[in-house]
Amino acid sequence: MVVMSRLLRAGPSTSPLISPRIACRLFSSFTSEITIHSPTSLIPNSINNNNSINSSNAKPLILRIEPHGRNVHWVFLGCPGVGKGTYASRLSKLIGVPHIATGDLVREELASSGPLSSKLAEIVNQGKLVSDEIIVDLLSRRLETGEAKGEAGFILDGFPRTVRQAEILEGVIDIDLVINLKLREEALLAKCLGRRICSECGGNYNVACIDIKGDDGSPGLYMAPLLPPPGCASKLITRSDDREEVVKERLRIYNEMTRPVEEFYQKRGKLLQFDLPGGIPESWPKLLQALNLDDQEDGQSAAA
Ligand SMILES: Nc1ncnc2c1ncn2[C@@H]1O[C@H](COP(=O)(O)OP(=O)(O)O)[C@@H](O)[C@H]1O
Repeated sequence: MVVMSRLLRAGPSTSPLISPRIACRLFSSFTSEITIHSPTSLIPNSINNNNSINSSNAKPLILRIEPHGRNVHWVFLGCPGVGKGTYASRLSKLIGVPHIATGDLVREELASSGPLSSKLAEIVNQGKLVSDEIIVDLLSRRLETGEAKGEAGFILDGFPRTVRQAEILEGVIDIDLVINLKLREEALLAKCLGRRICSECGGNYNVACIDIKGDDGSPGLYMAPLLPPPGCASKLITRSDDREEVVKERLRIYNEMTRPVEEFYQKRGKLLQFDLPGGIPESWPKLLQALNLDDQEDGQSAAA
């Protein structure tokens, strides 16, 4: 999918970035076995007046997921620290489609000490966004590698993050559903600062205990820490961009650059608004319910 970067260079955003004909030709091998749903067939009953779906009052989505999740082209949106990686990764295992996180692609590139490495380190450690060109190139290469391995479908996490990225994506593939995870602002900073990663297995944990008391009719919020198993406990590291001033800048940039992406998908009737009611044990079953999915192992794994 050298395609995306080639198309990205093709012209300013005032002209169509990608002609449907080119997109169709260039993506033909990638999409040949994929059933693409129109958004209306996917979400027939639950779109509200704002053209988005609210998980609290939505009827379950009618999803027609085919074997191995072939037709799934989903996107996770949400502020830093909200849990996009956690829920995208769980859904990807459940449905059997790859979870592709552009933040992970950036971190892999950083660790590779390739030509982009020092430039990326500077951007990421200031909490800024990498350019659309670089991120589209990283994503294109990841999709190409997956395609060569026979992957079909995906759950994207962290892309698109600008309207331009959304336009590029929309021009080449029909996204079925965009899940916008939402959490109270007070919890986001604490969740980022509490995040820990096992340097050996890559497992994600969180040592923060969020306990916001409800007042004046607003509900409280409790999120238990997600502690590592004993084998990982001595190998935990913190992401270099999970420092307070950097997290605040990431939140500011999310509001400025990525909030408009929510509107972009809302206008197209693809946005599922999902308010996280608490930690994984409370939120995972509710998310599955909103997506009309079933997790047979849910009872044992909700806290994992
Ligand atoms: N789609 C994107 N566009 C631009 N920069 C990105 C994108 N995805 C990831 N990045 C870069 O990688 C960093 C880490 O991304 P991610 O792990 O998704 O963080 P977050 O916890 O802020 O959601 C971002 O702060 C940004 O610098």
